[in-house]
Order: sequence, then structure tokens, then C-alpha cells
Amino acid sequence: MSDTHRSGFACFVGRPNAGKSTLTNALVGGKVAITSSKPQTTRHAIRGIVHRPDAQLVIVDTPGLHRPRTLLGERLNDVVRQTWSEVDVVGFCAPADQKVGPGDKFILGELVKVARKTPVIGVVTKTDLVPPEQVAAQLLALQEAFDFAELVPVSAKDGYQVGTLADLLVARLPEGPALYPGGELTDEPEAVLVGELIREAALEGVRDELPHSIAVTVEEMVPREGRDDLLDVHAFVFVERPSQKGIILGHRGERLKQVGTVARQQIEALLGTRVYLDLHVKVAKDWQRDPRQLRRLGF
Ligand SMILES: Nc1nc2c(ncn2[C@@H]2O[C@H](COP(=O)(O)OP(=O)(O)OP(=O)(O)O)[C@@H](O)[C@H]2O)c(=O)[nH]1
Repeated sequence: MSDTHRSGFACFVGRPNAGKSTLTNALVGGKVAITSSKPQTTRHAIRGIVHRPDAQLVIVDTPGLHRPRTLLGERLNDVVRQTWSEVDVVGFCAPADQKVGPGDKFILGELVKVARKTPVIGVVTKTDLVPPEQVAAQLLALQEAFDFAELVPVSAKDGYQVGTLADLLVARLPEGPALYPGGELTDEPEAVLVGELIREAALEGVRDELPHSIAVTVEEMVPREGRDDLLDVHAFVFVERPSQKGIILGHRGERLKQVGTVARQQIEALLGTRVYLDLHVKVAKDWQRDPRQLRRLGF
């Protein structure tokens, strides 16, 4: 391996349900995206970051491209084209189980202009759904439809060729140092992001019951003594009433355990290290109305 380090941006395009999000998650190795985060180098939301010793690949979000029926539609499409022209490489996704249709052709028609400047990689997604002949036929159909810089079949579900796709994308990035050293996504301190991931996991499935009643504080994030590959994270999940504590905990604490597992995986993906997550639920009575408590909770 050469010691060149590359860094840059990619985005995936394709019609709805083409498998873009799932593929992004497979590349990134978990859900990292903190949806509101906006990097300084681009105006677009980061969906995830692939960290490798030889590269950092930042996958950004694009709104969907529409057939413009209105002025607003046209404006939206301008935004999309703008994004395409700002990334280093574009991945066009087409699912293996659906014929290349008018929706694909429309997007490809728009991509022609981009492709003069930015390489477009054709990605046949969901290969696990069809026999190999059909994957081959889809590759052929794409080849006929567009002049792709590369073509690759992948399955995000079983991981088939996801690494190959990462290699192809990385090869198109300019040389440069990591844009987000240490996996940082925003200027926010890592503890805040970690708290957000825990809060999001804790709210999953109970948003209706506990709309605004959860706050998370991260008390401590320290490397485990004598280990440089394990981070101990201690955090509190605050609710307002004892009854809400029960909802978070679940039967015999099963739900909290699940929350911890989900949050831990996301924190590991965010920070690029293994994590031991210690979660405790506390009742902070009416914390939303108490300025002292609010301050303590970081509001
Ligand atoms: N079998 C299989 N299903 C997949 C694969 N990738 C995605 N899917 C499924 O296809 C559906 C759409 O996937 P998404 O990743 O949400 O597609 P998307 O392109 O991000 O969709 P939009 O957000 O609507 O643009 C989901 O039900 C996924 O579970 C895959 O590799 N194999």
C-alpha cells in the first residue's frame, strides 16, 4: 500500500428506494450521521464518514432529484446539481431487481453534465435479491445507458463488494489529510454528540409517550486503564417522572439494555474505538422548568 492519504466527498444518487441509505450505512459501518451537522467545507449534511488508514471519505446527503413541474421543483434540482458538482465522486445507484426505467434515465440525463468534471460510478445495488445472470444483465443495461467511470455490483445486506466500492470511491478522492480528524463531525464537543446518540436511541419507539421529557448528560468519557482501544462512557438519561423511568427501563431493564446496545454501536462508529457504555436512568423532576437543572443538563 502506498502512503498517500486521500480525503474528500462523495454522494449517492438514484431514485427512491434504490438502496442509497442502506449502502451508506454499510460503508460507514453503522449509523453515524448526526443529521443536523453541517461541515464547514460543504453546506451539505453529512450522512457518514468512512475512516481508513489511507483515506477519509465523507458521504454527503442530497435531496432527491425530481422531474421539475414547478419553479420550486426546478430550484430544488439546482440544489441537487450544485451538490453533485461539489463532491469528488458520485455514485449512481440502481437496484438489481428493477429494470432501468424512465426515473433512472432522467437522473442519468442530468448527470451527463456533471460527468464532464466529476467521475460517476455506477452501482448495482441489492444483488442478493436476484440470480447472478440478472446482476450481469443490469450491469450491461447501465453500461449502455451511461458512460460510467466504473461499474460495480454490491449488496449492502450481505456486505458483498461493499469494500470494493469503498476502494473505487477512495481512488477518486484528491490527496489530502483527514477533513475530520478523530472522527469529529461538527464543532460540537464529542460528549454532546455522544449524548445526542444516546438520546436518539432512548427515544426510539417511545417518542409519542415521551416527546420532550428526555435529557442525557455524559458524565465521563475516559480510556480504560491500560488499554488504548476501549473507552468507558458514563451517562445519565434523565426523565421527569418515575412513571417515565419505567418506560425507558422496560420490563426488567430489557429496553434500557437495548438502548445501550444501539447507542454503543453508534458511538463506536462515531469515535472509531470500542466503547463500554454505562447508562443510568434518573428522575429529575420537572427539569424542563428548572433553570438550575437545565444548566446542569447543558441547555
Ligand atoms: N435485500 C436487500 N435489500 C436492500 C439492500 N439495500 C437496501 N435494501 C432495502 O431497500 C429498501 C430501500 O433502501 P434505502 O436504503 O432506504 O433506499 P434509498 O435509496 O435510501 O431510499 P430513499 O431514501 O427513498 O431515496 C429498504 O427496504 C432496504 O432495506 C440490499 O442490499 N439488499
